[in-house]
Amino acid sequence: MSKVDAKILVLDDDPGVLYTANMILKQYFQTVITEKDPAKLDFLLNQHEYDVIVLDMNFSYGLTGGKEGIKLLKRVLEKDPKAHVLMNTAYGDIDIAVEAMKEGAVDFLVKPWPKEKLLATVLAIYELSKSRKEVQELKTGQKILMKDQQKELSDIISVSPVMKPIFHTIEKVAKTDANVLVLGENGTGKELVARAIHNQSKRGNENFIKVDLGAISATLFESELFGHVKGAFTDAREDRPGRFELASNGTLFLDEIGNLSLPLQAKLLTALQFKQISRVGSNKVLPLNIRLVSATNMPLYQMVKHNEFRQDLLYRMNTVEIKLPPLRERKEDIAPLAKHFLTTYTKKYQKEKMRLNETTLNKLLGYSWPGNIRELQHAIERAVIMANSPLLAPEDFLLKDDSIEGHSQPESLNIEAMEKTAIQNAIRKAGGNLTQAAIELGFGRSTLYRKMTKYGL
Ligand SMILES: Nc1ncnc2c1ncn2[C@@H]1O[C@H](COP(=O)(O)OP(=O)(O)OP(=O)(O)O)[C@@H](O)[C@H]1O
Repeated sequence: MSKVDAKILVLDDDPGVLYTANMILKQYFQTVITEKDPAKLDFLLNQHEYDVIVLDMNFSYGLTGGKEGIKLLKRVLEKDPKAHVLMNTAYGDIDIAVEAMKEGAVDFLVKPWPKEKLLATVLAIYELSKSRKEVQELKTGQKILMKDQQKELSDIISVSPVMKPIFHTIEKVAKTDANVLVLGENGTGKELVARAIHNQSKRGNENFIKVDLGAISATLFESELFGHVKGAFTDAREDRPGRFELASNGTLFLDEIGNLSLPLQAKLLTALQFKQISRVGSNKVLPLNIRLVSATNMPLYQMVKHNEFRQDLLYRMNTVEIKLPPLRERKEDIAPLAKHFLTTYTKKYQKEKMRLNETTLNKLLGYSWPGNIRELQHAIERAVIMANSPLLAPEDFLLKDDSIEGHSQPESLNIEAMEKTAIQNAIRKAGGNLTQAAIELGFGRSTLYRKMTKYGL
């Protein structure tokens, strides 16, 4: 039988105990170190990291009460807070053994122990220490991975002068804990800005948790945001933290805040006002320590006027406001962004280096990009996949027929075709703002959504 690759330390002033423990454990573990002098503890701890430490409660002859054991246990945990210590105690020491557990020992054994009992206990502790190490490694790996992703995402590319004040604001606000509201059309980089604020803040090493409020149903809202305890409702099979808790000490990014219904706005406001939450089904109050960044493409101020959005909630969120201009108002950014996405996607699809010829760049500059940077990103990705030559031609870009130069829509007397054209024009005129477009068309917002789905817009 091959031995387990683990190091076990046994510290006991009874040579008989050391001899027996060594005999039993060395059959299963690769390294077993025994020591009878507690003064050597520091030296031994400096030499190796042990998977399990078996520690006697009483060292000096005649001394009972376990004071020495507790002192040594504290010393071990001071040097290595993750150490797994098994206390070795005499029958009368049970109370003090329990105290040792409270101090951080993993388990205790009562002397004299049968051989199987020692082995089984040390093996169980070894397995526990192994799995805890694995979890720790996974967590560290995940953190590094998240950090890498965040780093990549926080690369905001822009040369446009209209973006300069925005960069200054990001830099200034990142140093504070102020709540930030990011406004802008779809695809203008609101999430990117939120991540940049997080990464540049002192919370940068903690979690950045995004909640897409447009995608959360009213029934799931509380449990998603505040968490729940086991049995709180039929599907709650275990305790689960909510996004607020996960964002603790970090940043909570509430995307599509304008899509939140009034009753849910009230629930969110309460949590933000009192800076505390309780998991669904629990009375325990958990304090909140989060930086809040919210974003929307909806006209929040107009919605406040129409009683569609709570003014008090808006004031909680907009301590600092950042308004991102659409891509058509920062055309200088089109070329560097296109270059950036070309590099990303030629790498991703393992294509040779590609570039745009002048006519192609002019085509991109002349287009209004209603979907903003995300649309440009997708257009470049598609072109990289489909192009036959590394010099991208205008035909490689299939842009929607709505360039600023304005290809006029073909006239049609078909009612549905006319309605579709009217909706497209209204959305364009409102700069992608659907509430405004709905007002312009004389529809309710939900009617507009329904018609957009019908016409595949
Ligand atoms: N300045 C920029 N530099 C590089 N990439 C950018 C920039 N702005 C946006 N992007 C990229 O464009 C895409 C859309 O950006 P993002 O998701 O941040 O926009 P958004 O405004 O949050 O969109 P939505 O309103 O649809 O949620 C992302 O892939 C993002 O990385």
